[in-house]
Amino acid sequence: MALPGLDVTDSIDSASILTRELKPNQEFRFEVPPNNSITIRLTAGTAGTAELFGTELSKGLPYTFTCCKSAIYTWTGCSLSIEGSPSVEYIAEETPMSTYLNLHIALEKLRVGASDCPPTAEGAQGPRILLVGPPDVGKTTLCKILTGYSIRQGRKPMVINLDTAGEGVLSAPGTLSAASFGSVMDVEDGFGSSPMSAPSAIPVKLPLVYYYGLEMPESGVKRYKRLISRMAVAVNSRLEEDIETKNTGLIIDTPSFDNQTNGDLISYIVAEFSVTAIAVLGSERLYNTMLKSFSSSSVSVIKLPTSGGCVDRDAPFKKAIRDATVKKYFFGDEKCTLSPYTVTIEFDSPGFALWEVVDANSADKNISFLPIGEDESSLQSEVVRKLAANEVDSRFENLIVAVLQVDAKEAGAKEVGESAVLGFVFVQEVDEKERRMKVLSPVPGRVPAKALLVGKWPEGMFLT
Ligand SMILES: Nc1ncnc2c1ncn2[C@@H]1O[C@H](COP(=O)(O)OP(=O)(O)OP(=O)(O)O)[C@@H](O)[C@H]1O
Repeated sequence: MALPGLDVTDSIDSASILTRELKPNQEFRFEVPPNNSITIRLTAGTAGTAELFGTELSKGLPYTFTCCKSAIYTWTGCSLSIEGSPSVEYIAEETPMSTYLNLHIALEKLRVGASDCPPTAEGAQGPRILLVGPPDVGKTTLCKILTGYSIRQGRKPMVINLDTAGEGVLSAPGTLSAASFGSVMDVEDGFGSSPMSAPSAIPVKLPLVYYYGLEMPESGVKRYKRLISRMAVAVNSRLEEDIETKNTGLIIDTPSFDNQTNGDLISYIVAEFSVTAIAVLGSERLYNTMLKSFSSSSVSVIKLPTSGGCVDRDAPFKKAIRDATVKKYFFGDEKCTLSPYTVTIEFDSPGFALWEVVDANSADKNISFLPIGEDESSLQSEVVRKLAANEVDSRFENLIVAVLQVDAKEAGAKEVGESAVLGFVFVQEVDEKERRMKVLSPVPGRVPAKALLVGKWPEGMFLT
């Protein structure tokens, strides 16, 4: 019996509810377009359990999904009720979940070994796994599964996202980020898009974020590598203070690497993060290349199957996900609505410095800019350049701008190019005549006098 008015099941039109009975080891796969949403419940009385990419569903709780291609897996068999109309839905019998679980168990054994070691001054180091493969083979999904399983075992993995093209981990698209996950993930949101400063059912995780501002690592290899090195140093020093995370180890998601030209970048990541294992998904060729490259080192290379549920997401769908992530950073979602502030930034104020990311592959490289390093080779490729006030025009409207940790006044190109991010603002309007711009800011008050960095990725978007 429910209190009058509080029985949520009253409001559900039972005609639009589908019920799906899953047998053990089956998976309910579904797709929901951006303009639609569905609600899924693990039926309250069902005996079994279910999980979404490694994170367990609570019985009877409604989970709402929009703009996603996803799956709910059960080891035990269960009953699901689905409210709304997914554009695609079916039950799959063949999944690679047992292999993924075995990988988790193997990692866990290394961790158990690690934490069983007599405590040392440094603490014992857990495994550091790098996930690589072509586009849309399930790298991010496996990263979520391994993270979810280790959290469920009471571990605290450090998740590192090096894929700047995707929707970002606890951050905006176009960023590299690292965060330690010591508490449960959000079923609907996965890793989540932002550490929101508002009440949240899930404990807030504070990531370390660098804004790269380009889609592909190839567009700015030199700066991409520098950011990786900066992040590796920051992560290692964080691990020294957080023995639990150090014992659990790293789970590293990468951009899509499917050919030989990325070999150098993979080796660089492996060296910087002291990776101990590489898992290759969906490419026999890349697997063999990795085997050869790391045959003489102590890095283990393993091949993993791709889930049949992995779907190619077309460009408009991926753009819709990126836009939704940025929108959520400023406006929150149904569970937690945020009200961003409109703030004016004067170009002539002493605390204003807007820098732009230069795409090494575009015509930008012909313009004069400030190199990050002193060496001549920096002049030939990707860096960041400081914009004069008269260069700030309407092309920056509808873009996100990173507010960096370095001060506007003191920072040179090197500091700006390698600085971590404090937060983001969104440019609503540039008034060239009045020499000012209006931005959306997640926090009230003036935008701090920090260097601002605008990139080319994510592309412009309309937030309302
Ligand atoms: N078992 C599954 N059932 C249904 N959808 C799935 C399944 N596994 C993955 N997906 C979906 O397939 C898409 C691609 O997966 P994912 O993002 O993990 O691939 P990726 O290799 O990381 O992609 P990218 O190349 O963008 O980095 C995602 O929308 C994901 O939610």
